Amino acid sequence: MGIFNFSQDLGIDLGTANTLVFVKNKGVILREPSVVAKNIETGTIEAVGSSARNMIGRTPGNIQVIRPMKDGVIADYDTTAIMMKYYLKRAMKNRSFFAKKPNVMVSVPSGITMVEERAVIDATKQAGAKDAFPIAEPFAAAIGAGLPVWEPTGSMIVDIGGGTTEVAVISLGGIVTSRSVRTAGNNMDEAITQFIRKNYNLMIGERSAESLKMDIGSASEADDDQEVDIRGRDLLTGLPKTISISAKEIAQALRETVQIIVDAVKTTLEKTPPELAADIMDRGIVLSGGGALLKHMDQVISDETKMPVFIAEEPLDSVAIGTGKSLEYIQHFRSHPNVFVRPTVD
Ligand SMILES: Nc1ncnc2c1ncn2[C@@H]1O[C@H](COP(=O)(O)OP(=O)(O)OP(=O)(O)O)[C@@H](O)[C@H]1O
Repeated sequence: MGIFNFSQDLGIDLGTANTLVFVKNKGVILREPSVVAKNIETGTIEAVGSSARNMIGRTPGNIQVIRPMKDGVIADYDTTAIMMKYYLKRAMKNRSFFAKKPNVMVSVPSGITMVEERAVIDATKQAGAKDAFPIAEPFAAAIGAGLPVWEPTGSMIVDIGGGTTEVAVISLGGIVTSRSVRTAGNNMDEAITQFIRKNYNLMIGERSAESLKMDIGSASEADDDQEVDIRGRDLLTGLPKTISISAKEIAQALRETVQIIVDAVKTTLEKTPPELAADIMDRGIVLSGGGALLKHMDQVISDETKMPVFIAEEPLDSVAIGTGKSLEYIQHFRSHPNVFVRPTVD
């Protein structure tokens, strides 16, 4: 390959909560929230990524903070393209003047429609890619988690992100059976917000709900009863107020969302051919995505399925690492588009 042919291909995990970029031979070089702040009067972009995220709930009337991805798919096409362009530019800032435009492997939920998939491909090209290759998120997560996806053995991955939970059984380079539910981390935050509003008449912000989940949240109620203070607006007086809330209450608030995720795992197992189910029994179920970090999530899934459950080494990076590693197989993806079987979507 001569210098004029040089191109540095990229892998992107375009997530509801976070966008990650993997550069070939370098690894994950960018991790930013999928958030853009826009001035609605002038139309200018005020901030992208973590600086935009810090503005959530704190903006004056002329600034709008946008999450352009919802439930794993593009909700606001133009803003997604702007955000991707900004990240691609940052990822490629040191590349050679002669470098060609990169090919980009970009993750999409397995339950995506053709129209939604087309939007991701177009937005990736608009952001500066030569060509864009969609890869099913659970497939990328499994590769990123180091599962033997190309072997004749069953591997089960459960990727719990911000907008979607993807469950898939993979063997011989293909998804054998899968389920994609639009219930994940964001729903947990909403459940916490609603629980506190209903029981304490207190309105808390989106980021406070997420912090509560990360700090004391648990998938199981049988836990030590830690308490923390939380600030919000009293719905009766309209004034700021601080209350104390226990880990047990947060676990109660999360119960229903956790159950939907567990049920998605169980339904997928029920549809798994016996040989592959036996492989999964031997090797265990692997969890990835930020939701895998919810306390006791692994234990609850293990108790309910009677299977061993492990958390991927870098759960938040698994999909991005997988998109990056799969750049090696770009020819395979090109010539075997059927490597992804479209699953049932809820
Ligand atoms: N320690 C933690 N405990 C519980 N949840 C966590 C933790 N860390 C991160 N999360 C949650 O993980 C989610 C983000 O995960 P991730 O970055 O894998 O999602 P995504 O890829 O952006 O979303 P999707 O795959 O749905 O498009 C957020 O809801 C976040 O609150």
